[in-house]
Amino acid sequence: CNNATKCGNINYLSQENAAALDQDLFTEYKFSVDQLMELAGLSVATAVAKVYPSSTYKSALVVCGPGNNGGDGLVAARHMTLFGYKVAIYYPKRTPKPLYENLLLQCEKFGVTVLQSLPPTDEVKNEYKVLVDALFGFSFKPPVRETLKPALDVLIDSGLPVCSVDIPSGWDVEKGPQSENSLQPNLLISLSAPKLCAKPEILSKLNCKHYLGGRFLPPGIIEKYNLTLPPYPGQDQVVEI
Ligand SMILES: NC(=O)C1=CN([C@@H]2O[C@H](COP(=O)(O)OP(=O)(O)OC[C@H]3O[C@@H](n4cnc5c(N)ncnc54)[C@H](O)[C@@H]3O)[C@@H](O)[C@H]2O)[C@@H](O)CC1
Ligand SMILES: [K+]
Repeated sequence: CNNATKCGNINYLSQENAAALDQDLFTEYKFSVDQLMELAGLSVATAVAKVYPSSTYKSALVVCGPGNNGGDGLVAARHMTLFGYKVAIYYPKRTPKPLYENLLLQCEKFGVTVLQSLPPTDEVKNEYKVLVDALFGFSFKPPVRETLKPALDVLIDSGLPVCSVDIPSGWDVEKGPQSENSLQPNLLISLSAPKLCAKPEILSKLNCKHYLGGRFLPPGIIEKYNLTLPPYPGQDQVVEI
């Protein structure tokens, strides 16, 4: 059997290996963060547009966190404007680094609305058709700190479709949702390789669609981490798992 998707033999990264793989890309392969973030964010926007097309889901809110997951969200927001969405971002905890400052400026220049405060959940529900969860990725350690809890709560409570970037925010990266009140995304876009919380037995209970994106892994990394991943069709940036 040589089709990883059909044969169900995709393998899943631990939190430790996800971080180690990330480090290898920067130190051994000399990628810059911006390079990979651009591809990651583009694949997020692509998967969102496939599942929730802008013709129907016209306005989107992207909730961005303080780390690289939030950076992926800023890139995705920019690409989503090019895909026809009216996009707003909520980015409550900003890390003062040129990487994020430049991505935010680019968002503004592409017409993304930057919300200064979080609207009440009812207003979010009326204003937007789809949410992108770029709050926390594979470096998240529970429990969520108080300052970012409102941002997570709107993703949990709005009732709108939620597309999670790499990890559904608030989940244990390996064990998945830890309570009944955890976020229940409708779409997960795993980046580079899925982590343990994205196993089918966890996602199928939530009826969550699953795409893989971040098509940038060198063959040496696939070999080192013994990864079996589904083949991307043609030149596509994402593949449904
Ligand atoms: N290797 C890869 O495949 C790539 C990964 N990228 C993205 O990078 C992400 C990982 O980024 P980072 O390592 O910067 O980390 P994250 O973005 O996962 O989160 C780290 C931030 O969240 C905060 N945080 C952690 N736990 C918290 C808690 N309990 N309450 C409140 N705040 C908390 C930390 O203080 C830190 O600011 C991935 O999930 C992915 O989205 C992409 O940008 C590029 C390539
Ligand atoms: K996320």
